[in-house]
Amino acid sequence: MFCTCAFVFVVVDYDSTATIIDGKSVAEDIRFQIAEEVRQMKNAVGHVPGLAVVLVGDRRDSESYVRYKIKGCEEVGIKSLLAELPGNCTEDVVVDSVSRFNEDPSVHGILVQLPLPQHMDEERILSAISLEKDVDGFHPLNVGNLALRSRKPLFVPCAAKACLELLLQSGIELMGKHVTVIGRSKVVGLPTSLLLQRHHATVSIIHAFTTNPEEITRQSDIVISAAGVANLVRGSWLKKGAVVIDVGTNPIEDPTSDYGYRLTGDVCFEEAVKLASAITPVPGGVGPVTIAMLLANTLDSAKLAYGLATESPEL
Ligand SMILES: NC(=O)C1=CN([C@@H]2O[C@H](COP(=O)(O)OP(=O)(O)OC[C@H]3O[C@@H](n4cnc5c(N)ncnc54)[C@H](OP(=O)(O)O)[C@@H]3O)[C@@H](O)[C@H]2O)C=CC1
Ligand SMILES: Nc1nc(=O)c2c([nH]1)NC[C@@H]1CN(c3ccc(C(=O)N[C@@H](CCC(=O)O)C(=O)O)cc3)C=[N+]21
Repeated sequence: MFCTCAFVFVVVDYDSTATIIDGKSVAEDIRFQIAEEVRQMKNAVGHVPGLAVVLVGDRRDSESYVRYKIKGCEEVGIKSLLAELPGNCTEDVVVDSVSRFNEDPSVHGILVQLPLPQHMDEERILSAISLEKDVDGFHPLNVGNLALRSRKPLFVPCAAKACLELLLQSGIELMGKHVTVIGRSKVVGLPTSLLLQRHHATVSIIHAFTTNPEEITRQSDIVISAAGVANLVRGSWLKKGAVVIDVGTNPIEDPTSDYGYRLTGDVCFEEAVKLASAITPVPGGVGPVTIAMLLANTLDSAKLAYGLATESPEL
């Protein structure tokens, strides 16, 4: 008898056994499920969810993120509306645009793309979004309810949900684990740290004033970086076997790329992959799942509006 087993030696670039967490495929699965639920909603109530995006100014990065969001909507059958306003318009014009979407019953989610031009009061504009349509989860009441254990927010910010989804889908235990979040913004760092605590992780937060951040990350089972600083997290910052979630999406000059720049994360991937047990790449990690979570929040909002759900989903 001959054994037909073949020994295949695969040459890999990295001296690593790290699992590369595939955000694109996680996002695709989520979109598939959302598309099915949107079809069911259409059959049940004759309506689909609607997402309105307010884009002020002409930053190229913001324009491309907004394009991804609209494309995501198209893929799952969510209606999208876009208000494009010039960067030199007044704050009142932006608030008026938000108010019109607040009153439009076909709109279930409103997103004001950040950053806004410098002369605008971000808090005033974001507070104008009605709580029931705050699919970004930036409204103070949604943030406060996320922070309080006895309460539940209507919406959790999409990037924070994406980080949790990637960890949970990768089978990574959170209870009692030491997780370090780098960054404390309302978009990523703060909501991620709050959501992790709801999953009973022990959370350290690093920000721009933290001294010796690498001493904290080296003790961490999981490191989530959302600083917006390319290659901030070096291999020497990580303990062997750590899980690394890289939220950073930083454009760096690259004359060989079509656009003259390419995207890189906060984590020095080539170094981290040698130590990590699992790691997200940039691009193709957290980003696509963040967009999928925006679609999920919009669907959840529409379900509440049409009486197909009575409360927001469990966190
Ligand atoms: N992939 C995705 O889905 C998403 C990616 N992003 C990306 O994530 C990154 C962060 O975004 P966002 O939170 O909006 O950015 P912000 O600039 O609002 O916040 C950055 C945070 O990082 C901290 N920070 C900055 N520099 C350092 C440093 N050297 N060491 C430690 N902490 C530091 C800041 O500290 P302090 O508070 O002290 O100033 C701040 O809390 C960006 O690259 C952004 O493009 C954002 C959203 C979604
Ligand atoms: N109101 C508001 N809500 C936000 O959630 C918000 C915002 N403003 N302003 C900017 C940041 C940034 N952000 C990203 C979302 C997806 C990708 C994403 O899909 N990234 C792809 C990159 C694809 C590419 O360009 O090649 C990836 O990482 O694979 C990136 C960044 C949301 N943000």
